[in-house]
Amino acid sequence: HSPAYESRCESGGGREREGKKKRNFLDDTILVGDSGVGKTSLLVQFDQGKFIPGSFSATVGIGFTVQWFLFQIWDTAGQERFRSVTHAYYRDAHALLLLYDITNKSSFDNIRAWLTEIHEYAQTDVVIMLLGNKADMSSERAIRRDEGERLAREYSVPFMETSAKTGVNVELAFTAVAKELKHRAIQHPNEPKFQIHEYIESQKEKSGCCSYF
Ligand SMILES: Nc1nc2c(ncn2[C@@H]2O[C@H](COP(=O)(O)OP(=O)(O)OP(=O)(O)O)[C@@H](O)[C@H]2O)c(=O)[nH]1
Repeated sequence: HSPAYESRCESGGGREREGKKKRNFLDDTILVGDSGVGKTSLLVQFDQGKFIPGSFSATVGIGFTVQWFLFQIWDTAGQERFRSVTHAYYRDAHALLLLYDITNKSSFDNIRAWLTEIHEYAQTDVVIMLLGNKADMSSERAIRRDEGERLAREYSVPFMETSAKTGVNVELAFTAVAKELKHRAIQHPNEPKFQIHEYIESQKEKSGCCSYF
């Protein structure tokens, strides 16, 4: 996570954790992916609308958390040594945002391992979204957009590229997941099913995302 968030992560994260049991009406969404892909930065951009550049300091265990409407969004550590801590959070998660860094091939190659882990520890109906972050760094791109799309299709999960720096598609990622969870919870039998893929495609065009890619 970014250094400016250190105090909030350590004290705020703890407080929220204690309160978790009491507020189990909230839908839990967690951010997962290799260390350094930008999970903390994405959540900071979503919550504060800003990007804090600078030296990178890794999240320890569970990072900070944001409450948004009826959603509780948790940042997690990407480092292997905290995996047992983060696994405990998978079980309660209603949605998982799985990130890789478009400039880092190994973070993309590790997505399959992350998905295996998710399927092992998370609930079977968990909403998963794949995000290729750092889309602003096009000159250092190591993973083409269509490679991300292909992997997402293979696992039948929605996909988009995001930038925690410019904010592109950040709000869309969270709102698409929120809409999917809301429709699942209150869907009436005769109502057409919410189509997350179609929603993302229609909104992506509006956000002008594609000029970055
Ligand atoms: N250019 C650019 N840099 C980014 C972006 N997102 C994150 N970064 C940078 O990448 C580094 C790592 O970002 P973090 O948000 O701390 O990564 P993390 O996934 O939370 O890492 P862990 O806490 O170890 O799991 C930081 O230096 C960020 O400033 C982005 O979208 N664009």
